[in-house]
Amino acid sequence: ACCSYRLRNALHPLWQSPLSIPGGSRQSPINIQWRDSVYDPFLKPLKISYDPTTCLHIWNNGYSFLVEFDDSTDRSIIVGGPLENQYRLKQFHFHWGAINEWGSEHTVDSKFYPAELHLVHWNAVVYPTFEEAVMEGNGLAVIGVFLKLGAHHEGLQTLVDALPAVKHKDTVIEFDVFDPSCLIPSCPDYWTYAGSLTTPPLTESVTWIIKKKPIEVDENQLEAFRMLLFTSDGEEEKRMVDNFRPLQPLMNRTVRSSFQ
Ligand SMILES: COc1ccc(N2C[C@H](O)c3cc(S(N)(=O)=O)sc3S2(=O)=O)cc1
Ligand SMILES: [Zn+2]
Repeated sequence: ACCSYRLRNALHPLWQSPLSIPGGSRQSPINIQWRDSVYDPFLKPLKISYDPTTCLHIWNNGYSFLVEFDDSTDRSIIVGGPLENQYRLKQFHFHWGAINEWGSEHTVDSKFYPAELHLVHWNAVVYPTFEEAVMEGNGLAVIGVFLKLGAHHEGLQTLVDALPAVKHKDTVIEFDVFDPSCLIPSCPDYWTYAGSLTTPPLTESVTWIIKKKPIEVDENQLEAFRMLLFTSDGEEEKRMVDNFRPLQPLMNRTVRSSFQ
């Protein structure tokens, strides 16, 4: 199984990453086998407090669209859960498919969701800069939220309405008030495991916190993601779809759950 992962990584069109990260033992994403996850009664509830005015802009970085935040202070942070320190919100972005059958990076019992939200935070208590935190085992904490096809999502719509302005790679639009907690399910249940970035540099610095409950979005909202482009203005258009990394081997890891 391991070598097929390596082959898949090497062949996957989007992530022209090295065959595998030398010594990579905690790569992401993974399949979360619900029955193999271990309930940990010592896991605390995750506390999320975001200041909507720390929102800065939306930009298309050629992999996804990112909503970036002012992370020069502790105004937007998460604490608790599996984390030993508080972590500062830096950005959030999504991964999605060309069709609704796939698109998420993590899977649950081998089931794909049509999209997955990642809220990226870094450990500013221990590390002076984000760039340093990215290189350390406890440097980042990413909250993963699955998106499933269903009802219209009011909070997401303000984001969707801005996407045409960042259709091309390296375009940016000011986006000055947004509270991303509206995109996080109120159900407190989550899985957590030690993993990595799912895009280059693929560093093994992420404590993953994957929410058990998905949020619902409608077809038009998913289609709006698929109207974005990987390509810059003037280049031959390539639709931004299937921007997810292949599943990685679990190796010697346990996924813990905050719920029984
Ligand atoms: C070394 O310099 C840098 C290192 C990393 C990054 N990032 C951009 C990445 O695309 C990326 C992908 C993440 S995911 N899909 O949640 O695993 S999180 C993340 S990032 O914001 O850390 C920027 C500069
Ligand atoms: Zn991501």
